[in-house]
Amino acid sequence: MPEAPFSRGAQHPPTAAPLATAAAAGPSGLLASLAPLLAEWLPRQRWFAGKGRPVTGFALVCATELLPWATSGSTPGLLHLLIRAQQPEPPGHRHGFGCGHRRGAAASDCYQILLGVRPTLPPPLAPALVGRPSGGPLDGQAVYEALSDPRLTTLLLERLRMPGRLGPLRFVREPSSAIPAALTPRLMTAEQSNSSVVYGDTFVLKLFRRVSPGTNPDLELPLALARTGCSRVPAPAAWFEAEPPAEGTAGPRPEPFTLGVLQPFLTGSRDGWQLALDTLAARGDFTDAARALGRATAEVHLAMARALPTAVLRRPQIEHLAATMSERLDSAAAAVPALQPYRAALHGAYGDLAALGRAGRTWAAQRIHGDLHLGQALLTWDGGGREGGGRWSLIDFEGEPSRPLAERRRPQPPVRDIAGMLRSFDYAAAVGRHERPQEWAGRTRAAYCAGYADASGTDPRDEPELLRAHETDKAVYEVLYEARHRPDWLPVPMTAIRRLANAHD
Ligand SMILES: Nc1ncnc2c1ncn2[C@@H]1O[C@H](COP(=O)(O)OP(=O)(O)O)[C@@H](O)[C@H]1O
Ligand SMILES: O=P(O)(O)O[C@H]1O[C@H](CO)[C@@H](O[C@H]2O[C@H](CO)[C@@H](O)[C@H](O)[C@H]2O)[C@H](O)[C@H]1O
Repeated sequence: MPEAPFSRGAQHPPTAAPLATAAAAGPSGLLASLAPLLAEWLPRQRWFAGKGRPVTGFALVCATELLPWATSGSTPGLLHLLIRAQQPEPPGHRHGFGCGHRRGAAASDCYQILLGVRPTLPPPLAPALVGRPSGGPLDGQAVYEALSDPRLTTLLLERLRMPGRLGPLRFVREPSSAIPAALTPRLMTAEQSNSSVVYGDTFVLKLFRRVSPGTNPDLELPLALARTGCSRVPAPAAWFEAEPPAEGTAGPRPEPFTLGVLQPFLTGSRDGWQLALDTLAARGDFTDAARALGRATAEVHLAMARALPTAVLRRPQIEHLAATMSERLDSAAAAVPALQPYRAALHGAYGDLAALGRAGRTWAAQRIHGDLHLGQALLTWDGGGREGGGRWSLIDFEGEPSRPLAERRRPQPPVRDIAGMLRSFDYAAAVGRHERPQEWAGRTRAAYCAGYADASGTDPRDEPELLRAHETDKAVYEVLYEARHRPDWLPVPMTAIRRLANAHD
């Protein structure tokens, strides 16, 4: 790939040395010096998607100096990087559960990395050290995870408060949003697919880690929902994106990459997963909360159908949907042999769906959340009785992170989200060790579906084939997800796989 531009950002503060060395070394010198450190550091990050496969090389997409670094003193520098990590393709990678590259091709995911640069690292930042490059423009400097440094995360907020361009980066602010200065930042420590910084318990900035060209649905959907007046989703206040140069000489310029979104922080909220586990531990009732969550889901679906394009799935699309689910099952079974004994029965669920399409059945499709589960629902206590003392909001509209962006942005049947949430009740009953997990999950799913019907007039249980095919597809996805990320949890979706397979015998 051609040399990526090394964009110079902010003006040098008086204490900063001019970047003569950086400019002279150029971006390839920078990458060469960082590559050995990143090869060691990147695979250890929670958000690194290519775990278990060697990193065979890096390519720099773009580098932007957000704050110049000094060769002495304590002023940190801030370097923004988009870097492709080259890896062999994962096994069982074919349709939709991977990163979208052709079979047999080397996979290369693009990651957003923010590096702090200081001559010496103060002790509180020691755990954030990435390493000290030898050679290149950062020779001998301490290079570290910038999001751990409040001085640098404060600078990011300042950038978002003042819209404008900086090299390939573009900072945008929603005109109606008021973002105060000097909010104290803290990096969230929750297990995440991305990274988030909370500012003064007022805003949260989510920085996408694995990025691709095109607007991320986690910006697109909340923005569209906010503009229709839907208050179930925190409205983006500001965001930033990159417009990197075209890769190769003749290629078209890629669409901008969405890099981060700032949205209001729902102070004091609790996520549905924790709430369900606490309720299970206390042997309490979750059905009122589930019914309210069903209503909230339906409201968000109705608003998305109003705000964004919809479609009708007819025979060809339904057959294609069933075929895609079948291919995903085969691909997952190739990677996780425990699925093999259930393949034939599970394929039956997809066959039933295709048969309905052939018989002339149609379904509405629209933009959906795409990865709805209890962890994506936040309950904020409002003291009132409207939803049993709390109000549900939905977050994280990225969709299933492993699916290609184009696929995640396509209209789909809303039952996909409902199936995701139903699978989550099953997870909660298992992880919360209810003595009769199926009974608890059954009660909770009935309440959720009833709540959905209250608000939308459509009860998902009235379309059993459609629902079962989507629950099966989700459980198959979860088997692969757990095998890759949390092998100890594999029995949870495998129990559902056995049940779904038996239901079809
Ligand atoms: N607007 C918000 N208000 C309060 N907490 C939030 C908000 N957005 C996210 N969170 C918290 O951050 C966690 C991670 O956010 P999420 O968008 O799911 O990130 P990821 O895609 O990295 O998993 C959530 O589980 C939730 O606890
Ligand atoms: O939250 P993410 O967007 O990162 O979603 C991924 O991770 C989820 C786990 O954190 C995973 O969800 C699965 O486990 C949940 C319990 O931890 C459970 O409630 C969900 O039903 C189950 O799917 C999700 O699938 C994955 O995409």
